[in-house]
Amino acid sequence: MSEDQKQAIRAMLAAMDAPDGGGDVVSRGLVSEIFIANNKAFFSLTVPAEEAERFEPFRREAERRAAALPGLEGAMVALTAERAPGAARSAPPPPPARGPAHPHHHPHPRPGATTSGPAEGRGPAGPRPGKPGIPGIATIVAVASGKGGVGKSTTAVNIALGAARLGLKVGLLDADVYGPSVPRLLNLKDKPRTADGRRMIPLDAYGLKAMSMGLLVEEDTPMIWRGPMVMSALTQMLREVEWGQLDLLVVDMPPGTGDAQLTMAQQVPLAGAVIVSTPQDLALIDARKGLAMFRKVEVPVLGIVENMSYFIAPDTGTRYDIFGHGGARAEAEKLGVPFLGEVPLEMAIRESSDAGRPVVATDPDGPQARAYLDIAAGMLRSIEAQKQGGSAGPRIVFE
Ligand SMILES: Nc1ncnc2c1ncn2[C@@H]1O[C@H](COP(=O)(O)OP(=O)(O)OP(=O)(O)O)[C@@H](O)[C@H]1O
Repeated sequence: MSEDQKQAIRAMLAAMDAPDGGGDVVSRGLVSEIFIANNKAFFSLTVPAEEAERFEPFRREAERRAAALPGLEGAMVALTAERAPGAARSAPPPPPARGPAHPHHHPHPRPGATTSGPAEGRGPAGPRPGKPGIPGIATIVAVASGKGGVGKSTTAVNIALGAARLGLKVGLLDADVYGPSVPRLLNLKDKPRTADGRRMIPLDAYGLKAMSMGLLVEEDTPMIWRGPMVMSALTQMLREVEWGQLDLLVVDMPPGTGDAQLTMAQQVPLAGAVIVSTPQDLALIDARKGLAMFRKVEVPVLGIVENMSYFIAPDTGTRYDIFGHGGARAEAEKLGVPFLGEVPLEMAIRESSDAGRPVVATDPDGPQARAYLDIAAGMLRSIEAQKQGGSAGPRIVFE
């Protein structure tokens, strides 16, 4: 059955017009192995990085058409710039709980290794000079991504919940004013009340204090934001919300590295930033832009998370590296920032997250929650290392 479906997907892809005019993507060998599990298809398309944008509509269309094939309910198609090995690993996946993330995993860069700039994560943590902190909030951390759709919000929610499980009082601020997804991810429906007619009371979600612009406007209201409006909305959500005493406020940033993001990173008294990336090179290029942006505003990068790192077939538990897994770890090493861990692409994460039931809250002992807990622990260590005035990442030796 599933062989027939794979054949049908290949035939469907072969009949599609490739946007680069090079013809049939199947016979050009651009399609990875195809996996089908729980009536969903997963595969990637290898395209040169500079073709990524042109191929994006093709990718979406391939997803749509695959999902419409008989017997299939969904599809996940990724673009990758590097040919994925494709073959399944013979060994079962290593348990996601491989202990905490390893900020010190690569303490010794190759002799002579240099980087194009100073290591991220240097300098003291805490608000940068000139940015007043928020009374009651000990540490503010941004979760950012170079581009949209990499799972930044899902990661932000689950690492915030992870930090809460590790004993911290945690808040989550959805600063993604362009596409606020925290209300959906935490199943929040109520409008926040105001305490004294002015200050808003954050909503409680699985023990987190949460606030999002999505709670303040009607759903589906198109929001057209101009820079100054974004800043004033953000300032309000930071300063005019009764956060109370928090050990940690996680800020889900809007995706991308444009001016709005830069201004935000500048305005919020951030102790550091976590960058979420998918393994594909294409996304990593964007992740590098994210690093550069925080570097520019002197916010230390606490680490990189690789999301949708590899795929675990739900039926057999077999691990497949169809998306070119490992790119983010290598990139982190190269850039001298801690690698905080990897999260597999799992339907359990997608479904629970989209249903407002994040895995760390609803299945805290499961393997997916474990991955996020390890990442949260790694992030906290990285913050601590910042407070000690050093980098949790490898030291870069300039020669
Ligand atoms: N590890 C994962 N496994 C499977 N699905 C995932 C995973 N992480 C995120 N997703 C799914 O990918 C989609 C995008 O995730 P999310 O909204 O968190 O991304 P984002 O980067 O914040 O996107 P946006 O740019 O739209 O804000 C969602 O449907 C989410 O459930």
